[in-house]
Amino acid sequence: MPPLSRWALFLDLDGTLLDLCETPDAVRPAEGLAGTLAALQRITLGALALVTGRTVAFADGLFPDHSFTIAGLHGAELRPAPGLAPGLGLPPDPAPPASPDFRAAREMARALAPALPGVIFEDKGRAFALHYRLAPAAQDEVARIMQTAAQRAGQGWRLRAGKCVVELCPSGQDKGSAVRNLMRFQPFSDRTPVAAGDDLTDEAMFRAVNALGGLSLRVGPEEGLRDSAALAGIASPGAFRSWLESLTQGLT
Ligand SMILES: O=P(O)(O)OC[C@H]1O[C@H](O[C@H]2O[C@H](CO)[C@@H](O)[C@H](O)[C@H]2O)[C@H](O)[C@@H](O)[C@@H]1O
Repeated sequence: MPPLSRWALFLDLDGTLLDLCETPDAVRPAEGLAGTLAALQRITLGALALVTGRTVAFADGLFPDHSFTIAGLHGAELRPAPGLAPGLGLPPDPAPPASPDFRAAREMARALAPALPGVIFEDKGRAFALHYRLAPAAQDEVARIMQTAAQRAGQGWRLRAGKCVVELCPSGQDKGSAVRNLMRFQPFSDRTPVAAGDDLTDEAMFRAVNALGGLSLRVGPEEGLRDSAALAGIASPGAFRSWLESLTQGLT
């Protein structure tokens, strides 16, 4: 691997930089994480992006004193950090506005969630999710509701399954296309991409980075690597944060 200063970093949030929590709104960055990310952003001359299923607005709100490049909604949104080219990496096929059919599907899921104790509805504007972490027995019913919602929403949207969650999201992009879009532009281009993630939706990012000759890291128990495109593993978000911090030692 080249030195850290020549890396382009693509980092997932939930389950990778952030410890998983029982509810979507409970996540908080661990102490020191914002500083570590800011140091990595400086060392790589801005070639660091958060690549997440969250909205850009939510991810931004986690780090109020910083401004990172953020690919949100699984690649459907892109907000370059200040000082980078305004059009950098913008998705060629941006997320559609919430159509009347999409809004009807969203309201149907919102209305049905309270009948399933423990199931949480998450509204992300041009995406929504049903979470069953607190109600594992509701998994099949959640899948059924979301399949009905996807049919109702029609073209332009697709289901994505994640950890105890099913989401309906814009269909045009994924985390792999987000990486490829960013890698076409400075300061990302001509660097070695390094991606880290923990979930099914991160697999597209792993495949994209592998194809570009980079390093893909799966955060989580070692057995998960068997079914993953990731080239290497790190046991937990805490271990991953410590590793990132160790990379910056003596370089800032
Ligand atoms: O791409 P990511 O940054 O990993 O985001 C993926 C989804 O993460 C969130 O859900 C997950 O984290 C929650 C908080 O720890 C957890 O309660 C849930 O079970 C996980 O699936 C988020 O709520 C979703 O919007 C993201 O798409």
